[in-house]
Amino acid sequence: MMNYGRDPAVQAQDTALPAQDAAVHTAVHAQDLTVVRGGRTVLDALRFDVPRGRITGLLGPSGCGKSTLMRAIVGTQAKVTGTLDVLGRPAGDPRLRPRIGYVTQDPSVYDDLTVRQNLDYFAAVLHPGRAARSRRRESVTRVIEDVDLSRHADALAGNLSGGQRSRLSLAVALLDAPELLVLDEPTVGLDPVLRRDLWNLFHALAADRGTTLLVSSHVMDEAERCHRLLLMREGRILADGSPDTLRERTGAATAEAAFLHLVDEADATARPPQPARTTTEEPAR
Ligand SMILES: Nc1ncnc2c1ncn2[C@@H]1O[C@H](COP(=O)(O)OP(=O)(O)OP(=O)(O)O)[C@@H](O)[C@H]1O
Repeated sequence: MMNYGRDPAVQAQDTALPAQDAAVHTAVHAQDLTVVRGGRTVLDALRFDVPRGRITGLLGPSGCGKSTLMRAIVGTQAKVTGTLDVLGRPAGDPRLRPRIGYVTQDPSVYDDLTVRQNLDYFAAVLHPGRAARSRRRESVTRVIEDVDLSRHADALAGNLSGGQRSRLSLAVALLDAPELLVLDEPTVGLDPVLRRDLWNLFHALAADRGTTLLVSSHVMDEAERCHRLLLMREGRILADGSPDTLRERTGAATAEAAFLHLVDEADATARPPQPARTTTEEPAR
């Protein structure tokens, strides 16, 4: 169990804000955001906002561009055009580095170090020197508790289960108590209990520490756990709103059904109009 016991099924509230408050309350602002990879446009003129202190789910099928969008936000993606502001600065600004935590799909930890040694190492990279020693110790202890790895603190990372390794990776990202946490498919391969515990932790980070979370998933039932959703398909944003709003708009019972409804709607709009059937006259014999 994680340390946080909050119910993850907190139903989302729509977070629409007056325009004048938008800059203060917006963690990520994108306009005409386009990314080209290998000569292909994989993100096509996206426009969206991610509200601060909330959990925004980035959902869509495999290959729709979720990871590319996350890489653009954390500043590691090449060939990005358009506007992309993160925490009030252009994406990729070096001053954003300590303010953003990013966990990729592949846990990046050292197998031959223990959980604590991994965290000590990353903490030393972030805050080197003797003067920061007690600060490092405090943050390492805090994140080990956050991700519920206290009992495994002295285990080698190479001997952890898949779920424990992803939690260690998450702990590394939490070291600097980031304002924005970008998590690429953090629950893939986890059993239902661990998934629930992780979502509890996400909600606690948003509610208690005001952290903004952007969490990608292609599992639609996770949509219900987010305050706000960006539904993506083929490099575009199909819909943007709370799960309630999307369900109401489509008349669907679940976020998954709402997504499928929106896909059908988009396909119908994109389809070229069928030419009117004309009856050709029988040729004169
Ligand atoms: N180096 C590359 N060159 C060309 N196209 C690429 C490259 N890397 C990714 N793509 C394409 O970009 C698109 C978006 O990929 P991305 O990894 O962002 O999708 P995703 O939604 O995160 O997928 P998944 O859920 O499977 O991780 C895909 O169609 C992919 O084939």
